[in-house]
Amino acid sequence: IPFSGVTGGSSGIGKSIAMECYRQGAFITLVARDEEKLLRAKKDVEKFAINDKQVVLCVSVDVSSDYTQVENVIKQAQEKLGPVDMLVNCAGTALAGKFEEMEVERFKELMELNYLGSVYPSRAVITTMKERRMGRIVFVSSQAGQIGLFGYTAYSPSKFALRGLAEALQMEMKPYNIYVTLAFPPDTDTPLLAEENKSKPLETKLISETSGVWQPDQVAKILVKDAVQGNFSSSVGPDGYMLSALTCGMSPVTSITEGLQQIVTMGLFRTIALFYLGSFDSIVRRCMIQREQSKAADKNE
Ligand SMILES: NC(=O)C1=CN([C@@H]2O[C@H](COP(=O)(O)OP(=O)(O)OC[C@H]3O[C@@H](n4cnc5c(N)ncnc54)[C@H](OP(=O)(O)O)[C@@H]3O)[C@@H](O)[C@H]2O)C=CC1
Ligand SMILES: CCCCCCCCCCCCCCCC(=O)[C@@H](N)CO
Repeated sequence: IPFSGVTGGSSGIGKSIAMECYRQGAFITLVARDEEKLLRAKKDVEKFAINDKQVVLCVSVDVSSDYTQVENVIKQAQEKLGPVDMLVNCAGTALAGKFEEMEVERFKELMELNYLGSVYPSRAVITTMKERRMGRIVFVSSQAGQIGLFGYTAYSPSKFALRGLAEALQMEMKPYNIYVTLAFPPDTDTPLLAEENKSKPLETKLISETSGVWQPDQVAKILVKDAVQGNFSSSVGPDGYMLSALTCGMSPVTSITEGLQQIVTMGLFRTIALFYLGSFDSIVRRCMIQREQSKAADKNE
């Protein structure tokens, strides 16, 4: 992949994706808001250069607020470095909390950043990709974009939305040799996860522990490999693999092997999933009982 644009490229998973692409010889444009963070990330990415022609360009823009602005900065970047071969939509954020405690504005904010913030950059590069009859578009969803989980009433829908977008866009783009990848990372050790953990309900923590915490460079390596190969779905770890096979629905299939694996494993994975669901329900029930007991104890004091 000669030229990659990575939104959210100044931190966490996006930064690791940029490093991985750079390590493979790509030119990079990092897109995010904070300019200082962008410059620091640029220096980190440049350490992975494999030849002296490679460059990292930084673009400061809010991907979710104004389409015209997003279109303009992408146009400028393409004038400098040529057409984008791969766009990775990784800018996003997460919030965990109980439905009734979540401020209503948050639902809109997450939808705007995680969903529209992926629509706008994609819309801005797609015409050129179609003309060139090549390209890759990556959407970074989440395992919480495959299952609705306690604490993620605002976050999960914004990640589920990416699935509808990715499936519809892939069907439109396939004849033009453009491949869409939808990635479903598990909890990943980034500044965002640290921030999120400060206010995460205990239930969400206990349920998420199922698939563990991964390092951003592990997630990035798998994601870039899947995107380069043109795989529709990209998952991490054994739980990620099971979830993706189980929730494949009518999503496009990339290889005969993948299709056969889905057919053969689906019944088994549904069986395993029912046990997981049972254990998640019991986590939720135990946490509720514990909360009520400590509330009652507080009253008695
Ligand atoms: N960490 C995790 O556990 C998981 C994360 N994900 C998803 O991966 C993606 C990246 O997460 P992670 O690396 O952890 O997050 P980080 O907070 O570490 O990085 C987020 C990046 O997005 C940028 N960004 C945020 N808002 C905007 C905006 N409005 N316009 C442009 N850029 C923006 C940030 O820069 P700046 O603030 O300067 O704009 C930063 O570069 C998110 O979509 C997240 O939902 C999915 C599964 C698990
Ligand atoms: C066969 C069935 C297998 C079932 C396995 C179930 C595993 C559930 C774990 C869900 C983890 C959710 C991580 C969300 C990460 C995220 O997006 C936020 N951390 C963002 O910051």
